[in-house]
Amino acid sequence: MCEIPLVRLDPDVPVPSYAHPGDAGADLVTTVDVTLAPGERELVPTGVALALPDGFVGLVHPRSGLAAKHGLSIVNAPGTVDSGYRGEIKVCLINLDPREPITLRRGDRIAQLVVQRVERARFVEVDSLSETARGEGGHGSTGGFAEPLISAARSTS
Ligand SMILES: O=c1ccn([C@H]2C[C@H](O)[C@@H](COP(=O)(O)OP(=O)(O)OP(=O)(O)O)O2)c(=O)[nH]1
Ligand SMILES: [Mg+2]
Repeated sequence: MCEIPLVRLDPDVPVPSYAHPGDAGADLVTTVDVTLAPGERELVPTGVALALPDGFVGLVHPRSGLAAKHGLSIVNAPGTVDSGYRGEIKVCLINLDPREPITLRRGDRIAQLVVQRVERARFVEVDSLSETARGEGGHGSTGGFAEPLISAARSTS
């Protein structure tokens, strides 16, 4: 377990914590009340700033319950918090529900921070790349909705 120095920019904000042993994400809260109309987005402050150790990244993920129940997501999911960043963590929330506004109150848990080790790469220019089974196939090269992998005859409701 790595230790991450944290500064509370808002004295009322809880230190991010994991809800259960084994959880990957520590919950982040909003320090402001905010209402998002359908389709609206807003950059929301969380009241915390971190000093992630070199070699680590913080990924700001949506919470699945708010996504499933209300359509709340994060525009740039997952947001990338660099180890050199010392500013307040902010979350670019978006209401993807087509009809209902979403109201969030100060202190509501709006996102979860996943801390991961990260590799830094050195990009080395070459004349050609090694061959693989996939090759240049991408963006649907293996098929899409037209070729379901479960036969229609057995799908019952
Ligand atoms: O959800 C997020 C994503 C990013 N950040 C902060 C930390 C991160 O280190 C910094 C820059 O993020 P990113 O590199 O994704 O944004 P950019 O648009 O490339 O900005 P910059 O030019 O500052 O790198 O913004 C957050 O607070 N929340
Ligand atoms: Mg950047």
